[in-house]
Amino acid sequence: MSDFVIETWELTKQYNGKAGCKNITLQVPRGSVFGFLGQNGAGKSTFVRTMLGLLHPTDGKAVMLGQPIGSVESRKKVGYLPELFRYPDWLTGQQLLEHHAELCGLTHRESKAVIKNVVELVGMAGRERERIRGYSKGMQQRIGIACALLSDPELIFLDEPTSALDPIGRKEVRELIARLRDQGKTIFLNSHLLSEMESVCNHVGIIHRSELVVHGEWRKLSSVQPQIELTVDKDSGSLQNVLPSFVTASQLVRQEDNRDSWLMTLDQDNRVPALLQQLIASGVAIHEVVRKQQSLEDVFLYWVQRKEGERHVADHQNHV
Ligand SMILES: Nc1ncnc2c1ncn2[C@@H]1O[C@H](COP(=O)(O)OP(=O)(O)OP(=O)(O)O)[C@@H](O)[C@H]1O
Repeated sequence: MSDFVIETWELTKQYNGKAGCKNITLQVPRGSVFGFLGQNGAGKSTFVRTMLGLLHPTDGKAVMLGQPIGSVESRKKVGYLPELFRYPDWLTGQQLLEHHAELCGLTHRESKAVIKNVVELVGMAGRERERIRGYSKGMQQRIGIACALLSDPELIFLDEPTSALDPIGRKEVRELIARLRDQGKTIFLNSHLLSEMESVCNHVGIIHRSELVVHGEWRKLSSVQPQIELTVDKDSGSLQNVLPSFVTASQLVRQEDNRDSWLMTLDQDNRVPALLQQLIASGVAIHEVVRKQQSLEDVFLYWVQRKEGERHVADHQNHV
């Protein structure tokens, strides 16, 4: 059994030669919560819909759960909650699930047990006999996820699962995703809500202007730009003159009680001892050193800005 539930090679889906997603080469580890992150229009939904066989790729190759995309076999063990779903609101949650169970090919007998199970899993037990029109958005999202779980999928695609929800609804969905992860399922989440994704994803892929910028464990991606906050005596006025070259950026972020706090960006993670030695030798009085935890937003912005920088250089070279 492969360690990856999704593998793609230069997968491309364009609309009349434009937009969509382009040359996506990506692996999604089994059992991960994978956040596919990008701005509006970056190409996230196009990628997912291509993986699900709803769109035909323009180019490239992809395998999902060991089967080529588009095959019925590859789709059998996959659940999908689209971004803009709308269920008939006169149905009860139970009726909706019964219809979907029928579409999944479950017998009446099988579906009874399965529905009971998924309703409990999404935290809707006791509410499934109520009409959908009376559900909050968070409950609608959870009943939608329940539909996606009916076939006991190994891989679940959720397209912007929390974007329409209030903070309580978002928390409910995050907790549900964690429960699914604990059951060994792989969850592929499309989102542009980075703070939402931060606590729930362990792997991410960043897509920008249709192209994949980077992918991997997001905590590892954050170590490319190590930062520390250094608090020194205000008198250390010449601090910037004594900074070694491996400090790639420094910014004064706070001034209080005769002390200055600087945010320093280092070229490598292991530079802190050398930096401190050099500063002390130069007479800088250091009061505090705090390693700055990068947020997922920091990581996203770093990679997107880097990609934009490369694009500008390429554009410039093409014009000279
Ligand atoms: N059916 C279509 N025909 C033509 N262009 C399309 C079509 N669907 C999407 N696009 C274009 O492809 C690009 C990627 O769209 P896509 O919906 O995949 O992005 P997204 O990252 O999912 O965005 P959002 O976060 O807003 O849902 C956009 O420029 C969009 O306008």
